[in-house]
Amino acid sequence: MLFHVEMTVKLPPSMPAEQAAEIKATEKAYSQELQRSGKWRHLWRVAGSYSNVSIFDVEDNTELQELVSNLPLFPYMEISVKPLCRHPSSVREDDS
Ligand SMILES: O=C(O)C[C@H]1C=CC(=O)O1
Repeated sequence: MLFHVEMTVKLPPSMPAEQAAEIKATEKAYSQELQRSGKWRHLWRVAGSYSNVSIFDVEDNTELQELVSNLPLFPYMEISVKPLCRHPSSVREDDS
């Protein structure tokens, strides 16, 4: 199942810079592992913001919840999820 996920990061201004850098580094490694596995299919920065638009390819809602809630930045993000299905006019056979 494909999901459109938008994440907006809101780190508390009081968080020490070293702690923020550590969480971001752990987040990067985890997200890259998921991208390589094919579960996190697309990751785009929304220009001018600390938000991303992502496409996840997972088994079901439960797997999406598990992956997203394990993100190190999860406690500091607003997240919205939209389920996707194939558009009948799409010319991309593999939905890439
Ligand atoms: O920067 C972000 O958008 C938040 C998050 C998503 C991937 C990652 O490395 O950090």
